[in-house]
Amino acid sequence: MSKNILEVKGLKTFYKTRLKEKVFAVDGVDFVLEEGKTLGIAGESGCGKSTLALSLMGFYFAPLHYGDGSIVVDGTDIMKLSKEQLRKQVSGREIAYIPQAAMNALNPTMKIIRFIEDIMKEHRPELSKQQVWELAAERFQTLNLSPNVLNSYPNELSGGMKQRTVIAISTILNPKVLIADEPTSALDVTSQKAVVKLLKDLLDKKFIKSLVFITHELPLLYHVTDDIVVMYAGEIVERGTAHQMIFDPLHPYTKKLMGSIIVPEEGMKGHKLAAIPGAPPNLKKAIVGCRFADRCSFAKDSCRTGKIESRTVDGRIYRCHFDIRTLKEWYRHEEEQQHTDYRETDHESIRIRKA
Ligand SMILES: Nc1ncnc2c1ncn2[C@@H]1O[C@H](COP(=O)(O)OP(=O)(O)OP(=O)(O)O)[C@@H](O)[C@H]1O
Repeated sequence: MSKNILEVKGLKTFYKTRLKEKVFAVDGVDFVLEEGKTLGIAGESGCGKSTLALSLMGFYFAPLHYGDGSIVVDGTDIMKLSKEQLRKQVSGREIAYIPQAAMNALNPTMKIIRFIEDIMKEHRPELSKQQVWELAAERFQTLNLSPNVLNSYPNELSGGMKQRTVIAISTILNPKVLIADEPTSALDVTSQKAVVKLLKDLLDKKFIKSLVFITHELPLLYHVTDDIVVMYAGEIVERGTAHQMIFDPLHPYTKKLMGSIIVPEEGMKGHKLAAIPGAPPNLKKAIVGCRFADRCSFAKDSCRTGKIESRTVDGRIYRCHFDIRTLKEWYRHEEEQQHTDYRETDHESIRIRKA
């Protein structure tokens, strides 16, 4: 049995705004990531994905604050470490984080090798400049990146190359977990594929042990991750294998999310697109009951009281009041209804055209 490389339990983190209001962006998140596995985190904008990624690093700087819970990386609860221990022993070594738009944050006046030298100065001070160069050149070569890149300034690289370079730099210490926040957004399709290939190479070559890939593009995760969790309003509402989540979502939010995006996979090409009506709840207030209730076509009064706990059925986890049979019955009924509506619309348009 593989061991858990990352265990997150009851994690709560919040922002404190200048008006002293709290925004509960991550509100009781639990998940486990096994060694050698990849986990995707998906959800609409503002559901807490980036905050979760940042929170997993254990570093909290205003306006982000730690509330509660544990983050255990390969057996060590990093929330019990001091800031100094975190910086020296965990960051980059145990767990590495590539924030959104990281490639645009590279200091344009520094050659790529300088970024690697800075990391090595902190973590491998015994290495000479020449040794750092050799180590970096070998790593770049292994990852199909030209070592010439090391001598370049960030602005001399294309967007895709810059992103792959950032990933190569961030994983130079072979972290156990890599958290990549939207690593392919703002890239063209060819560069996206190259980034995905690089991430897979890092896993295959065991430079990283596990990957957390965050994106609002749920279908992209189908090709990258073993499992997917979907977040909504600071909570995880569903977890399953990538295949289950794309082709057989259980939670009404995942179902609606899938129905609102273009899925290029075989068998999903004909599905009709529909935006999710309404907006996510205000995260500044305590929310009672199901957070998705106000946007859910199946919500009942019972969904708006108490706390909705997660259910685990056959390894799948979803946070909903209703059992799988009931949900699937509703989905079947809703799909039939939609087909009828479309057929009627078609007949109507034919009638109008004929007239
Ligand atoms: N610095 C901040 N101060 C206060 N609230 C914030 C801050 N940053 C984010 N938030 C709020 O925290 C919540 C979660 O935001 P977060 O950026 O984590 O979502 P996300 O799912 O990553 O969205 P996106 O896909 O757009 O990056 C949102 O309600 C957001 O408005």
